[in-house]
Amino acid sequence: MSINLADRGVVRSESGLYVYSEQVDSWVVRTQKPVSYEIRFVDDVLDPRRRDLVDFGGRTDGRLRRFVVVDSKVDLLHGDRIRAYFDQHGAECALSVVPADETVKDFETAARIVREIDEFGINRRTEPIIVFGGGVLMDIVGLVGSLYRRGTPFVRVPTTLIGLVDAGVGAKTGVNFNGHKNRLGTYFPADLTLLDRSFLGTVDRRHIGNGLAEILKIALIKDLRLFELLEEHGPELLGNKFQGHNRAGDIVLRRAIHGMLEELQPNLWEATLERCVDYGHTFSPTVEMHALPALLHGEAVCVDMALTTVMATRRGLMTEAECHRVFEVMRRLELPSWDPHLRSDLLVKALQDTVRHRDGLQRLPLPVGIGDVTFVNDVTAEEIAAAVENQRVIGTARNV
Ligand SMILES: NC(=O)c1ccc[n+]([C@@H]2O[C@H](COP(=O)([O-])OP(=O)(O)OC[C@H]3O[C@@H](n4cnc5c(N)ncnc54)[C@H](O)[C@@H]3O)[C@@H](O)[C@H]2O)c1
Ligand SMILES: O=C(CO)[C@@H](O)[C@H](O)[C@H](O)[C@H](O)COP(=O)(O)O
Ligand SMILES: [Zn+2]
Repeated sequence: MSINLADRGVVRSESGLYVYSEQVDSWVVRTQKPVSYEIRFVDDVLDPRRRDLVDFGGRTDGRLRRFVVVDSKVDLLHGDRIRAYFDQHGAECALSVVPADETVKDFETAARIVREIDEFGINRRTEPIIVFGGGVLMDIVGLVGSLYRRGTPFVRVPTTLIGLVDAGVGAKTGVNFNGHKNRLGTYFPADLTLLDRSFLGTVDRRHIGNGLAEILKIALIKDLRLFELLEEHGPELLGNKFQGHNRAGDIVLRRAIHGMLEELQPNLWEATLERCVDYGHTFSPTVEMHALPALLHGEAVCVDMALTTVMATRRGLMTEAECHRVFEVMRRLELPSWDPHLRSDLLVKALQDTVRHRDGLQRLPLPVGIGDVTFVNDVTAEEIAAAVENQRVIGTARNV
């Protein structure tokens, strides 16, 4: 039976806590934290006339100090301009150059960055960490930011397509651990993300395709128009890498980011585990780690989307014609729709791990037609085996 403290004359103060009373032996703390972060398109963020990168944060005794983490490939290609930019703005910089790909997305890499931050020393509120890199490095540095002194602001400059449309716009950070994808991570958005598509000019064709897979994800579950744009302009975007005067590229980027943020904003901490942006991420985390380094992240997502497209078709949620349209776009984006790692025993294990990740239910997003989604909880090992066999036949024929 609960005791009504008010009946005993115990009252709450303005803050909501009970005023001191010897009759109170339990305290409930309730508070709220407003969260806002900005994602801003900029043309040529390293143009010395631009101040976006140095205006965020503050100065210490008049000195502008920044710890900057740079992907080693980005350093080779753009490092001189990055150094020149901070020099021209009179910033005292420590540049940490980190080789970053999925195989080193781990806690050791995060710890190495922390050691270097300690050596340089940063003020915890006014000297944000800046990261230039793809999804891997942004996820690692985000984790570092969230852990360093329990939270140090950071600024992201994504340099890959996945970075621009996905890893750079959300709140998730993480590293792989114990053989599992993103097993350790936090929700900690960068205060500012600067989207400069000129970095994509040096990304190789396969990694552009990799990013197009995450754009295709958004198209399939919520944006038919985006799908049509990929049908029409996909191969051209693979070739021109979103460079130059590029109306189709511009619209594709904007729709992909907008669609992602529409889903993330109301559910930033993933209170709801039925997330349509998890489409393509049910079987792929296990497949990606199992295949490492053969499949890139977006490629693993793509074979997961191909499998679930077949499942949706077998359930009558999509027509055969729609299914073939999806496989055709994957082919035109030079993405795999089948991979030999897709063995049904591995897929069943993958689903079991995802069920834990989704707190006991499959909550599997399946496409409905093209551009809509539903969630199911009744997928069986038999259904997976039958669907993957269909996928192998369609996918092998199309991959050649
Ligand atoms: N946090 C999130 O919400 C979220 C969302 C999607 C993906 N991710 C994560 O992102 C990762 C994949 O990201 P990615 O595809 O960007 O991989 P990545 O960071 O490994 O980058 C891909 C490759 O491109 C190189 N590179 C980076 N920028 C370049 C440039 N401008 N020119 C030439 N080469 C360049 C990198 O060195 C790397 O070899 C995965 O680990 C995935 O889990 C996170
Ligand atoms: O949630 C986002 C971005 O914040 C998705 O777009 C992104 O693809 C995520 O990486 C997947 O949903 C996978 O999430 P998780 O398994 O790491 O929790
Ligand atoms: Zn992803």
